[in-house]
Amino acid sequence: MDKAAVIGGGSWGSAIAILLANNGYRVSLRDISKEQVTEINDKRTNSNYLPEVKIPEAITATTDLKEAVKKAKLVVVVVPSDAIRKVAEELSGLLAVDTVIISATKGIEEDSYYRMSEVLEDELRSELHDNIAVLSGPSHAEEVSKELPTTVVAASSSRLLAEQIQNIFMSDTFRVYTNPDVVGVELGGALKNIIAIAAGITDGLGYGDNTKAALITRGMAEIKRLGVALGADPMTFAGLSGIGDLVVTCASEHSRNRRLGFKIGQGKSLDQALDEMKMVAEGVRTAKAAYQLAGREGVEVPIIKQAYQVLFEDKSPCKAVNELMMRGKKHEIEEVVQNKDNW
Ligand SMILES: NC(=O)c1ccc[n+]([C@@H]2O[C@H](COP(=O)([O-])OP(=O)(O)OC[C@H]3O[C@@H](n4cnc5c(N)ncnc54)[C@H](O)[C@@H]3O)[C@@H](O)[C@H]2O)c1
Ligand SMILES: O=P(O)(O)OC[C@H](O)CO
Repeated sequence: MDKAAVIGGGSWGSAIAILLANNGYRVSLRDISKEQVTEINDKRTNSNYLPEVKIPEAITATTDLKEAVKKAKLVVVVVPSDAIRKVAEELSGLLAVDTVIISATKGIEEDSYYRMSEVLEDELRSELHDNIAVLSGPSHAEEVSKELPTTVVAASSSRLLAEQIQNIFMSDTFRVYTNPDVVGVELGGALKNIIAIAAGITDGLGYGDNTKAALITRGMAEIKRLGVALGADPMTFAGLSGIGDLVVTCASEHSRNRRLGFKIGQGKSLDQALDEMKMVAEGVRTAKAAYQLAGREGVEVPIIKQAYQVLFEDKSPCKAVNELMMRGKKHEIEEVVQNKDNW
């Protein structure tokens, strides 16, 4: 039985560990919380992050990173984005050269604006760089852990590596596609969290389904514009890690980003809303990075800008929506207009 290590034993880390255990791996699940590790090993539950789910016997939790990755063929990094650099730094000397390394974290690093796989590359020694890949897509842990049908994408510039990851994770309830566009897959997964916060805000304000459809559609236009400026293939955003993940995160009762936005729409401050969250809402950090990145690239991102101002500049959510509605008149899709003669 091959060994896999999962670094980060929160909701998504635990769900990934369950997927791997169900696919025949012996899994070492590493978390920094001693209480969580003890609960998983003694009670086979992770009540704060994945209640109602039984953790299989093939999973052993540990706080010891070295122990977790020892002899592991596969290491999945699934910690919050602000912890990934430290984890990668600690991992660098511990991994064998043929270890497959997967980032399942969704975010953009503050200040460097690195994608998560770029942070891994930056910290892991160079002979490991070709082994780094990304797993992303519409995949709420609560549903994956209950084996509800889910589809995701394995992204790597190496087709062989992407297909290896496809083989590792595929099951009759977890379908994995491959995609060579690592930039697009990672940016789709990170940027949709900002739009999901905005969708939560409009839900909190009591606005309706039309408003949400507008946010999803125009939010995707922004994700695509910024993504393409950063080197993504625009077609990727029509896929699972693009529109797929955007729709699920804006609509799902499970989404932490949407939930955080809802609290803000109901009048809470960002600090109050964050205090009430047990789990990470990556869209907060990503909103800052994406707003600054868009400024650097000269890309227009009106929804991301309003989300940033509501989160960090104390702007009222109602005023933000009003400013979006009252922007100058636009064509819907510039490329369509350009393709029409004499229009
Ligand atoms: N929850 C989901 O459904 C889901 C699905 C897809 C992707 N993601 C992404 O996965 C990432 C992790 O999210 P999550 O939902 O599991 O978060 P979470 O808030 O549920 O759990 C985070 C876990 O990471 C642990 N942790 C923090 N620093 C650590 C470190 N240095 N080493 C080991 N563990 C550490 C915490 O103790 C906690 O158990 C995020 O980027 C998120 O966007 C989440
Ligand atoms: O619960 P959220 O908002 O962090 O979203 C989780 C996943 O990214 C959904 O695919």
